[in-house]
Amino acid sequence: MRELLRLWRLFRPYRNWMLAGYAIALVTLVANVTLLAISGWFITAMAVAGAAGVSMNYFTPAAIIRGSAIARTAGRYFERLVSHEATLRQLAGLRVWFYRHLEPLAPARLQQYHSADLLSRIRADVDALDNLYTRVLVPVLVAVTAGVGFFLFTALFDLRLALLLLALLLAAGVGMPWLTRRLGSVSGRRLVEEQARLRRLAVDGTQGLSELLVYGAADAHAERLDATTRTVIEDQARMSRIEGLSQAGVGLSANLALLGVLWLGSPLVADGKLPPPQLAMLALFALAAFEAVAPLPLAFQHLESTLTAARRLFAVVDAEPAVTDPPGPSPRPAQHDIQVRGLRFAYPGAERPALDGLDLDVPAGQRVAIVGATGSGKSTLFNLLLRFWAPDAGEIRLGDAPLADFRGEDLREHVALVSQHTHLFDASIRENLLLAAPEAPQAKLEQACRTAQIHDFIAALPEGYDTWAGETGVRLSGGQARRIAIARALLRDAPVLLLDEPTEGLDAATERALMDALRTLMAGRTVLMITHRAAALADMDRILVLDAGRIVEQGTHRELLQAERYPRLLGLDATALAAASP
Ligand SMILES: Nc1ncnc2c1ncn2[C@@H]1O[C@H](COP(=O)(O)OP(=O)(O)OP(=O)(O)O)[C@@H](O)[C@H]1O
Repeated sequence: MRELLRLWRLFRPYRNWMLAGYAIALVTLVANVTLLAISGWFITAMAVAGAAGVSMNYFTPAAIIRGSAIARTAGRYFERLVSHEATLRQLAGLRVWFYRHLEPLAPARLQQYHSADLLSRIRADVDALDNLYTRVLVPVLVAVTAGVGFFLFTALFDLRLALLLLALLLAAGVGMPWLTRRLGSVSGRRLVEEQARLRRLAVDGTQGLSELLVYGAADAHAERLDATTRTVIEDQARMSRIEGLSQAGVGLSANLALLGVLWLGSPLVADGKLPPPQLAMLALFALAAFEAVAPLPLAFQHLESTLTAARRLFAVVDAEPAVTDPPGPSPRPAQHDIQVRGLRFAYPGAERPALDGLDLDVPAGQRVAIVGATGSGKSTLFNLLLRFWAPDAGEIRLGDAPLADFRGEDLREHVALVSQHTHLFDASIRENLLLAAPEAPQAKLEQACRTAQIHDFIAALPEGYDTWAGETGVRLSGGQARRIAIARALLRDAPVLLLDEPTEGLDAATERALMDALRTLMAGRTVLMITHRAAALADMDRILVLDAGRIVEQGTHRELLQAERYPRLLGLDATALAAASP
């Protein structure tokens, strides 16, 4: 129920839309009930008048019938219009709300979620919440108001008839929903989880299709998909059976009400206490009254999946960000040197720290390389420099201001990252470049691409800078993608540059060409570069050797050739390394 309250608060901005939806739904329902009841009364009254040979005013009831029919049709149309408008506004608002909460969690707190799972939450779970408005809130409000009104109206004629109607309305509107909620709760909850799992498996299978085929694991993956699909289908079938049962239950109650009114009312007619047309009216009125409670069993049957979806969203939203922005404005450092003192950091649940008392000074404009075995903490240092995580102890200062005083967004104005994995968005090459500098004119983009030595390639494409990149666009080689990343960093023009293995996996010729572009990028900036490539290392002012989260050796490339670990890390013996060095 806590979730319901939180959702209610989230839906607050759309209160007026909900109110309008409720009012229109109520008017439509009353019009429909009036139509049936007056028709019953009118036909019977006309028959009785005809049999008795007396005349009667048929203009008023005919006008009411026509008016109700028009109100019902128009009401249904506007009800759809308003409820869809309200739902779509709510969904759009909820998506923005969820995304706003997601952003500060990235990347540290989101690493536990599969990307397909997050997508599933932002799409399917947010969609599921729309059930709450269209299927739960409005129908419940309408049913309660109409139920009370119907009881009072029937009581005007006979209390026993009114009590019978009320009892059956309660059976259909409270008893059936209670039953369907009980029967459907396990399946409803499982359905949300299993559908999310299905999406995860489908995305994983598609993204890793080559690996599955190469290792002959495609059949096993298909079997997992099949098994999950079977569970989903079984749950959907169960939910449908429950839905059928509940509809039958409501239908049965409605017909019992009709029969009950006739059965209790006939003696009243015989005794002359109730005119025959009024009995016909009340019988049809009772039948039509069940339209008010008909949506409730379905509403409560799906309530569990709606609440599960809400819980999944709140679980993400409630996560504490790994780093919180300071309240005040960020410092504006005049210098861009980096000082690191006693930096300690362990990932949650890790047995040993990834960084264990690291000290480091990078004067402004200096180029420093970091080498170290896998798992020695190189990427972690970058994660802390970018403020994706906060240190457990120690401090990083940028131009004499603690990094903790910078808002994440402001910090990344000063610090740019080029990594070996360049993500190209499903957009044109121009848009991919504009990501780094949204206002940059075309001339500036071209200049950055020229410096990054990618302009000629882009210009030779049939659509030039408008060529579609990303997953569905033109395929760029690793070297080309990294040049785009270099162009982005040039456009961002940040004074501090973090380079994470920018030439890894490239052939020697491409690496040399990329190093030329990198040299231009590094000029005049404070640079930290993770690399193990001799060609890049020889270019750096200083090299740090990292081991188990500490700096264990440092010096220039030449100096370190004589050291203990450095030559081993580069995979060359001292002689070969000396030959490789300039
Ligand atoms: N996101 C993470 N969550 C938990 N533990 C992590 C995470 N990233 C790294 N680690 C752990 O922290 C330690 C340092 O990892 P880090 O990625 O910084 O090493 P690295 O030197 O960059 O290695 P590589 O060269 O393989 O990228 C390792 O033991 C690693 O398993």
